[in-house]
Amino acid sequence: MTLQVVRPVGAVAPLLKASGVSLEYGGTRATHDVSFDVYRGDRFVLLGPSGCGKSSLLKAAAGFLTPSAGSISIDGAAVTGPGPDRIVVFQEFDQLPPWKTVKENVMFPLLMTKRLRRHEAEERAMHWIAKVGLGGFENAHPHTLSGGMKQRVAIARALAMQPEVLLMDEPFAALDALTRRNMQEELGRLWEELRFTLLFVTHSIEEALVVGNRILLLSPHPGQVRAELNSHQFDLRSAGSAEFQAAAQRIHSLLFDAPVIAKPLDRSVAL
Ligand SMILES: Nc1ncnc2c1ncn2[C@@H]1O[C@H](COP(=O)(O)OP(=O)(O)OP(=O)(O)O)[C@@H](O)[C@H]1O
Repeated sequence: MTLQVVRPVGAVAPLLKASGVSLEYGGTRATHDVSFDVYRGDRFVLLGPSGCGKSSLLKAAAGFLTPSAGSISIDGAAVTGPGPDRIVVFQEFDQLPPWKTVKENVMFPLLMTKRLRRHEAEERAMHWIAKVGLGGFENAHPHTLSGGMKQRVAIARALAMQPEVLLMDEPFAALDALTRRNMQEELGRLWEELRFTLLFVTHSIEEALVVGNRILLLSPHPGQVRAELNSHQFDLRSAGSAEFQAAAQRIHSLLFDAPVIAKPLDRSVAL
């Protein structure tokens, strides 16, 4: 079996491009010289151990954090701050204002950015609430929902904005195993239908294989690129297979045993 980088056919330029990105907090370096390209329709996963700077890279792509070196661009334009073209779904359940109903939560960014008038925002919110399987819960408040339902609301709120890139920072990590699996399946189903571009952070090798079509492996702190691979052949149905287990094992070795690969062009690996 080989897992190699395969560029989407006909993709001429990446939608999101990170070039030599180093990120620092005070004197602490979180990532060093990280480069990657995300193409339209990719489900691109940043995978690495705790503290390797995955969330920091996602925050930089969102425009919340400015690189100390290197740059990030969307559609050729430098990212200089947050924008409605990049919406983040976080892990925390408290990302939804508790005083707003499900519908109000989904409508909020649409109204804030003045994208739609109230009745249009309401219509769009109802559409996305139904899409994530929460029809009937539009008037519920977040505290009455399960963790999985809250994450569905956050996904509906993000997709309703029709972002260029959906950014997800360990969105299912705080869920129980069964719900996490359901949410991975749900995300896959939504992607099959909508083909949005996803940048997804996880430290779970299995989740990376199930969710992503391409995976960037990052070394421990400070995060540097270890390798990049293509994983489009895996999904939840293949999760128990020998091939899947072998790929997971190989990724584990690459993450924890392999030396850091310095040259970006050398980093695609066969598993
Ligand atoms: N606000 C902050 N202030 C100072 N240091 C920070 C801050 N956020 C992150 N760091 C540091 O930057 C490094 C990378 O953190 P980051 O959260 O990006 O890693 P991560 O790979 O997402 O980890 P995890 O999987 O545990 O969330 C860590 O050493 C962390 O302590």
